[in-house]
Amino acid sequence: MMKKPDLKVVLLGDMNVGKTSLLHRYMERRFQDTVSTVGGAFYLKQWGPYNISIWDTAGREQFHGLGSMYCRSASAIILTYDVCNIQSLMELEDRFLGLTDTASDDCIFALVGNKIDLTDDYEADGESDGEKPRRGSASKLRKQVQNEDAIALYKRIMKYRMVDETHAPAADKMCFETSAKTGYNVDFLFESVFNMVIPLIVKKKANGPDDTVILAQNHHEKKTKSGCC
Ligand SMILES: Nc1nc2c(ncn2[C@@H]2O[C@H](COP(=O)(O)OP(=O)(O)OP(=O)(O)O)[C@@H](O)[C@H]2O)c(=O)[nH]1
Ligand SMILES: [Mg+2]
Repeated sequence: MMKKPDLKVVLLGDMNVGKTSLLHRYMERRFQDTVSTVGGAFYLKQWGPYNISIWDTAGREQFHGLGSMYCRSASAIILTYDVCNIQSLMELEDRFLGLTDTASDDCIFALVGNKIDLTDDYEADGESDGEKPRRGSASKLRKQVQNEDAIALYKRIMKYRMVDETHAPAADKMCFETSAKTGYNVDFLFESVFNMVIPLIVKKKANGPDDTVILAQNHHEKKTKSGCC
């Protein structure tokens, strides 16, 4: 028996950036070979009393038309790029952002730079678990996208969505760097997103009464003021 999901989270981004790998890592706790996604697929995640559906979409151009359908009434969209591929960040703005028009008005956005394990940056951060980093490792790639690039894009996304920046979560909190391969920051990413969207469901579920409470509070405040002056 499948319960109706309370909210939807959607992963978007170019092919090969690691959307499927991130979702596997989070849900199945491992990194395994993937095949390029056809269409889309979803997982259900129980988070406290809530059911969250997490949608994995295909980055390949031929499936592009499906994107806005997957985003319909989404509560959160995880825009994923590859830190070693600047083009994959540019594609988010050029090709994927427009697909999010169908998302919920209060949709939360996260920007995720995946494959951080491939870069020198990762070694420098001492993520090798006490092991000595291999010095001058030839296998390491140059990091093409810096966190500041992602933060700048995040701010442009908020403009595009016409969200007042003072009401949106801070840009640096919404830009993540991950490795689906090692698991670095993967739980943190999904859990941060879930924790941010839960208040939105709570608000939605209590829609009518919520307004009443706000009115009552305002009223109370006024009363108190007039009482003491
Ligand atoms: N080194 C490294 N490789 C990764 C990482 N994440 C994914 N990969 C590899 O990158 C390739 C693409 O990963 P996928 O998860 O299939 O990418 P995708 O975004 O789902 O691609 P589409 O389904 O075509 O849109 C695979 O060979 C993965 O093994 C990572 O964090 N580090
Ligand atoms: Mg995939």
